[in-house]
Parts: sequence; structure tokens; C-alpha cells
Amino acid sequence: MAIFLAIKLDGKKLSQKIAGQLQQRVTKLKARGVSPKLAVILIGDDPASQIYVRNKRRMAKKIGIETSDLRLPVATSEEKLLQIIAELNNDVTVHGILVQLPLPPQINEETIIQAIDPLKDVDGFHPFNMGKLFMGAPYAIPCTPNGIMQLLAEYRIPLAGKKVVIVGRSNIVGRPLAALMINHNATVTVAHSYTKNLFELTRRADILVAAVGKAELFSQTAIKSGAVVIDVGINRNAAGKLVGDIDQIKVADIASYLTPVPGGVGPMTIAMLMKQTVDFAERSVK
Ligand SMILES: Nc1nc(=O)c2c([nH]1)NC[C@@H]1CN(c3ccc(C(=O)N[C@@H](CCC(=O)O)C(=O)O)cc3)C=[N+]21
Repeated sequence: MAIFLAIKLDGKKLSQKIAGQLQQRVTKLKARGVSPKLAVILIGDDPASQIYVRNKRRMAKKIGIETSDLRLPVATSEEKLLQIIAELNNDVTVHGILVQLPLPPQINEETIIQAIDPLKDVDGFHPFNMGKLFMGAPYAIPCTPNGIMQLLAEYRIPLAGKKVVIVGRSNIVGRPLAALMINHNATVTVAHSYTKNLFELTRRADILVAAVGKAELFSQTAIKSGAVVIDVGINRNAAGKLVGDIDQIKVADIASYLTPVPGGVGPMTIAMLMKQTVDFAERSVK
């Protein structure tokens, strides 16, 4: 039996390298009188969103991107949020707008996403941007899928003709990642909660992406020897420890490459958010 000791796909390290490159671009922009600015709106206290906000602010500071974090009470009305978005859309000093998901039940997610100016939509969730992405001509790209693609490129992992299985069909990860993988000539299968014989399917993947939010769901029997494994999950296990959707210790013995949790996809999501903000700021002066 072939025993691989998986090579770590180090998102933390790559995110720091990207931060260094962005720092230089920001310096140039500032010399031209443009200070890249990202506006973040957080409603309520979703735990994953809290981690995101904290790490985001830290990386923005390091790069020199201005952030304005707006924390609103859980009871905020849809009307109020729409009014704030309209102000940010019209504010020429703001280059990127991000509304943290999930939203409380009184606010319609689709209405909010459609209210954001597509040209300031750093998440890439607006139907304009999703449509462009699915047509193979993206403008803004959702940050987590983009981070995964950058990580695979950094480690020179080929995609053309590869069997990619994505587990999870969310608008944030699964669907846009499927579009990106198709654009890179992979053969893509998207699995979800109705998929039958899930592990039989995942065992055939050259590249497996787990984005279901179930602590350590995938172990050795779910993975082909030598597969590339991407763990998008952020879960707490019974002991309260931060774990992914992959049983990391067991899968490290058979995968060829594996993203750790933490330090894999998470930091790449933030790096891509920063990159997209700088991209938008540069486009505003070109
Ligand atoms: N509109 C919107 N866009 C999002 O992209 C979005 C969102 N809403 N809502 C919440 C989720 C969650 N999310 C995370 C991103 C990075 C880390 C992250 O930095 N993870 C570190 C955690 C390290 C630590 O524990 O501090 C890591 O994996 O290494 C976590 C969570 C983005 N999301």
C-alpha cells in the first residue's frame, strides 16, 4: 500500500506572500492619491463571521487598506440596511462593500446582495458577477473559491482533465468553485445532501473539495490514494476544537496534498478579499 505523507497546502504562508505584493500596489495607489477602502457590515454575532472580521481587519492594516467596520444590531431592518448600502454605493472613497452572511431572518439575502453595486461587490455574490463567472468571463470572483484556485496554482497542481469532486453547493463556495474549475478545464462533479453513495463518488476524485460544514466527515475510506484534498470546513468538534470537514490526521497518510484547518483556505479567503479590494481601487483610477 502506497503511503503518502501529504504535502501541506500552506494558505497562511501564501496569504502572507500575497499581502507583501498588495502592500506594494497600495503604496503606488496612495502616491496617486487613492487610498483603497473596504466597508464591512456585520449584523448579529455569527461565530464564523466574528473570526472573519477580526482576521480581515488585521490583514488590511498590514497591507495599508482602510477598513470601516459597521456592526449593526440583530434587529436591524432590511430598509435600514438597504439605506446604508445605498450610501456606500455612492461614496467614491469606498472601493469594496461586504455584507457578512448569514443575515437575520427579517432580512432577505437576495435583496441585499442585489442592492450592492456590482463594481464594488468584493464578495462576487451579485448576480452580475455570478453570471459573468459562469460565462467564463469573471469580473469579481468569490473569495473562498478564488483562494482555493490560487493555492492550487501556487503548488503547480494541474487541473485540466482532472476529476474534481466538490461536496457542497452553496452560493459562497460550491457553485462558484464549480464554475472556476470548469473554466480551468477540470471535469467537475458537485455533490450535496441528496447525493447517493457519497464516499463512492469522492473516492474517485483526483481533487476533492469538502465544503459541507460537518466536522471530520471525510476520512480515509472517502479518499483515493494520492488525491489532492481541500478542506473548506470550519467546525467545532465535541471537544470545542476548530476542525474542518476532513479527518486531517488520517487523510494526511493517503492524500498527496492537503490544506490544513486552520491555516489553509481561511487565510486565502482573506487574502483574496484584500486583492479584490486593491483591484477595484486600481480600476477606479484607470
Ligand atoms: N459575505 C460573506 N463572505 C464571506 O466570505 C464570509 C461571510 N460572509 N461570512 C462568514 C464566512 C466565514 N468566513 C471566514 C473566512 C476566513 C476565516 C479565517 O480566517 N480562518 C482562519 C481561522 C484562524 C483563527 O482561528 O483565527 C483559518 O482557517 O486559518 C474564517 C471564516 C468568510 N465568510
